[in-house]
Amino acid sequence: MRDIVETIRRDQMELVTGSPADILVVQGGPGTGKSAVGLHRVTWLVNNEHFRAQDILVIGPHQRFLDYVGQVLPTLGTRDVNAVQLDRLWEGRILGTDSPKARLVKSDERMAAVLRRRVESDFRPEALDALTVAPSFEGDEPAIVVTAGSTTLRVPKSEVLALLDQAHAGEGPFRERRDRFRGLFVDRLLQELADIAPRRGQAGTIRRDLERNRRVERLVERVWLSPGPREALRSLYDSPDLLRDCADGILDEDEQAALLRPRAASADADPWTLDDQVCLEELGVLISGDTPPRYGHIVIDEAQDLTPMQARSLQRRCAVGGSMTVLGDLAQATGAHIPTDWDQLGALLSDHGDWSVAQLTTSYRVPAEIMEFVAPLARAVAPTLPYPQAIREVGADAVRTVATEPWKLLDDTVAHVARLRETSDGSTPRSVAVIVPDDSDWLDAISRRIGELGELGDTGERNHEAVSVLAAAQAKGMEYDHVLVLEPATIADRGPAGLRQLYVALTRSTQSLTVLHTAPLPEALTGSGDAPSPTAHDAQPEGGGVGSLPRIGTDVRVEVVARAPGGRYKVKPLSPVIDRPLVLTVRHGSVPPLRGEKLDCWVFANETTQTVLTASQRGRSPISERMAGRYLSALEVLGELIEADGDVPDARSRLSELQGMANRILRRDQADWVDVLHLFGDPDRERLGVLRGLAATTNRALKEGAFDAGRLAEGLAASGWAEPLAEARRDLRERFDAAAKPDSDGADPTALTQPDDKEEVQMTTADTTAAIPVGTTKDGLLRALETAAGTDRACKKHEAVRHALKASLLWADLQPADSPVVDVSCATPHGLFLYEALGAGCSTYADLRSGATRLLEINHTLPAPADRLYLVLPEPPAEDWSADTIRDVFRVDVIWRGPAGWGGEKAEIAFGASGE
Ligand SMILES: Nc1ncnc2c1ncn2[C@@H]1O[C@H](COP(=O)(O)OP(=O)(O)OP(=O)(O)O)[C@@H](O)[C@H]1O
Repeated sequence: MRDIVETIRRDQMELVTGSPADILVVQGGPGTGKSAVGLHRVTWLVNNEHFRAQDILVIGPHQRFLDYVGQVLPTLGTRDVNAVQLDRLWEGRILGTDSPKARLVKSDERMAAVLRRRVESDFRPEALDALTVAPSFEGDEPAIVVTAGSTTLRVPKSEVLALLDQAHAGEGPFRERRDRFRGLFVDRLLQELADIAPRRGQAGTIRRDLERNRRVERLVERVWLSPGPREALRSLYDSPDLLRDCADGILDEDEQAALLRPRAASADADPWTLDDQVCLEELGVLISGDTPPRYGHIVIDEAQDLTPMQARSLQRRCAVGGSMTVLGDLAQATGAHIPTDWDQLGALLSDHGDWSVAQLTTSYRVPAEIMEFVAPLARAVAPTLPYPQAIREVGADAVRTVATEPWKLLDDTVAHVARLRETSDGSTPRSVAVIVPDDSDWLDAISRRIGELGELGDTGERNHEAVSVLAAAQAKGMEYDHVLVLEPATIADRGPAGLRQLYVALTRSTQSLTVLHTAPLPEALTGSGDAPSPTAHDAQPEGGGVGSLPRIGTDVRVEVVARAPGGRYKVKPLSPVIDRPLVLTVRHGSVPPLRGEKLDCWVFANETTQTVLTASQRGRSPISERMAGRYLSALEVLGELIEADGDVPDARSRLSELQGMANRILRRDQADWVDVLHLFGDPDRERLGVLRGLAATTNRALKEGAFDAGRLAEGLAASGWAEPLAEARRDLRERFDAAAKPDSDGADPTALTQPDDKEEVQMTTADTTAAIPVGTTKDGLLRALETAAGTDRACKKHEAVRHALKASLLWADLQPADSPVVDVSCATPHGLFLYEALGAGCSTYADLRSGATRLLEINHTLPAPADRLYLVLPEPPAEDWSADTIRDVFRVDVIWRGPAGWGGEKAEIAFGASGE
């Protein structure tokens, strides 16, 4: 962020220097200077001695934002201001995450009322009955009896009840009122004692004795329980009856069910979530009056994401007579509660006192060209908010949308990053950010590749220029010169706030925006169709085709009618008739269809207002036998974990595979995604998100040693996935059991039905002949591969490297083998390895890619797939990056023969080393 003192505009200046007396909400679109105003206001408040720096608290969304504050405030001359990330504001470790439904309930303002009732439920005057003694004479009352030394003191029950009521109705936290009751009761006992034994001892000593008297203690403990905040919340969550009592008339049954959670062995082991921590603070206030530190002025950035319970808690941190500057943009709200105005948060932050809203409407960050590109999306997410006017134009090149293929995404990203870094003039550093969908594997893969790009030094002097790779959820509040957004459709699909998350991601740059996508751009961005409701976006038919939505994967013959926005074509159905608007999406680089042309295509996606078709066959491959083994193993893992209490081999990789199955449907990026969708029973995207979340949470629990079979069983039942997973297993088994019958293709069914035995099958093949894969009935493919191998083997370099490889394997005490199709195969202690040699001059990326494809085909002809696949080159690859790409994309490793021996990452593993 730049210092804006010289260019600050009047509307901003008024906010910086506005009265620090109450709660000021600053609403403004992306880049309108809200954060800048907030930080300048801090400096102004300190310089004009309204507050000391240490009495000001700045709250931001994440650590990157705080780093930013840490840099900017000192440049404005202000130090010692407290700055904290919102979710670190509450004490206690965050050990779990809530389901969206539970989050919504826990963070709702109504939860405060439930918690209040929970605390008050520990006041139990009715327990007095069990502690009273019967009247000792006629006309007497039941009474509470306490013995003090040799004296028996009786206080009538009605009087004790009156004392209880008096203390309970008083002011103060729960425990303070409880202590007050104890004091009142002891006073009453002292009075009784004075009546019957007026000359007894010193009042002070007797009072202390009575306060500690066992009967007095027992009475207080029975009628006025006093658990701490954690126990109060645990008992609320794990007791349906108590929850019903406390939430009756406040939360409906579904909402109550969302809160239920069994307690762990100890309170420390309970999976406390962020929203639990907020509730615990609320309970602490109710029970003991523990209040967090207070500040004279609080600046809250990205305040639109505050939950109502968090807003209550922040109000608590504001000193009497204190004030707040609340910065936010309703259009960028991505929290559990999505506000449509500031009324609720304003009221909660000001404790129903004074608050006002001011607007900023000029975008200083985002160029006009980008604002124009994003405008349809802004209209879709916040139709009533004013859309900011950009202050600058930067030229037609500011926005690029680039369609690509899934397998090229990584390379294209790296190439675009290199291009964007090149735009630097060499003296001014340029910041570049790559924003990827949350929870995607791309974050690591891209960071690694970009890290290597820097290490290789291919941009010389400019290596210091920062390239950030971040998940969409991390993009809030950030600013970069150039931004590359990957797969906007996936970002938009991430839950009800997906479109807003995308809006945030697309508005981070000051210079240029590049959008790289393999799936069609979301219609809310291209402006086609009506503004969708965020939750209905890209709805899919449940149960495979209810209502009027055609089932994904259905064949349709269409006639092209006209071009549509976003590189699509309007088409009309010829057969079958589909009663909703149809658009055809055409992959980048393919021949555009002509008006009137008749095409065979299939249903790719159902968007809110239209159905998207494609003619590309990618995505429609049936699940291969090889993948079926992996899928089956993944489909079984949750059940096995429950049965074996977590002791399941390869559980974590199988859970990742399960997560990957859901991902491939959500991303529509793998050859068999449509078949996997059908295998799962055509769930909608939300249900897929639930499955993915369940697999991820279980994986995390195993990693952290916090696995709990009971909790998983409940989670699986609650997710509604138990039956669809069982059905998918049955379906897959039936398909491949049939395929495995001797006359089908001779495949070994054990590879499918007992995936864990795979290694055993291979390890018994350690003799020379058995290591050579036997033939299959895939004759056509086999013949083609044989011919290709024969041609390759005519090349001397090819043969030299192939024999060098075999020699090295023999030196490593292994037994290589070959066949007319397989260049080299070898049973190693780590499973069966397959090697494909490339010949002279075959070292470009294109050569590697076709070699890797061939190797996958060869692997496909084997009865059981190999454990590792290698391309073996006679020289290093022509491009430094290609070996990594081949590994990332095809899971094929590359090694090469150099003057000093074998090269390639961890080449020793290719010769049987463990790689440890
Ligand atoms: N008056 C101004 N003159 C020049 N630059 C300005 C002015 N006001 C703000 N800026 C710059 O505009 C950019 C965006 O400002 P800032 O990050 O405060 O916006 P924001 O409203 O918080 O955005 P977002 O909601 O997207 O997080 C920053 O680089 C800031 O320095």
